[in-house]
Amino acid sequence: MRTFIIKANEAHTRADFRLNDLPGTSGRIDLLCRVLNSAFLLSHGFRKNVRVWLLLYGPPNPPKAIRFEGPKLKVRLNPDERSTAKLIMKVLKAGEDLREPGKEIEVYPGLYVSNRTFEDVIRLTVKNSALYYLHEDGKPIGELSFPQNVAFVLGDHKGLSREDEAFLDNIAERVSVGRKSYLASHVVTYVNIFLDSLPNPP
Ligand SMILES: C[S@@+](CC[C@H](N)C(=O)[O-])C[C@H]1O[C@@H](n2cnc3c(N)ncnc32)[C@H](O)[C@@H]1O
Repeated sequence: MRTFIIKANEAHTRADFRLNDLPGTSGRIDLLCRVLNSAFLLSHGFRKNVRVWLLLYGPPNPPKAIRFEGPKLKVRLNPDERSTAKLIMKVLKAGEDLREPGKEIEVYPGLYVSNRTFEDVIRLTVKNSALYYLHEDGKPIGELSFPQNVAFVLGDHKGLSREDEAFLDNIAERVSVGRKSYLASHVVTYVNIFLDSLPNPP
């Protein structure tokens, strides 16, 4: 199983944004849609062995955690950002009245919303996956060997905060796909294609 965890510092936690202006009104949910596209979509296909956690920390009710569980997912993800953003809107609406931190609602088969924090999700993930923090200065991805369950953490357009990085320091190995700073969605694409090329891909 491949897990991607992205912390979106400004992504709105209520469906109050405009689909016609995602970058300007949603706190960069457009970026999250592209990450989903890179994580799941193949040409005429869908990666069932992928899980994505979107951790939304923007206004007005952070945090909201949205989990896309590839093996169970029934909703169709299309390549365009607009339809994916519409789906995120529906999930946020379903989770609007959630109060309990540990409760997760299954909005559609394989698609969940909760008030879990970044730390909650990391703690949950390390129970059964090797954790990596995608970072420009990490160890080159080609020098690592990966087990069957892998999880990659990445930041949004602003990257992770110092506090988030300090939290990850002893539990996630830093991995780099190159020395330049790439778009989050491009990094996810690269990681997927790199893992596909391994003799025993996770
Ligand atoms: C657009 S970048 C963020 C750039 C931001 N200026 C920063 O300082 O982090 C989004 C995320 O992609 C990942 N990333 C970008 N370039 C990378 C690279 N060369 N290797 C591994 N991960 C990378 C990191 O997790 C980063 O937080």
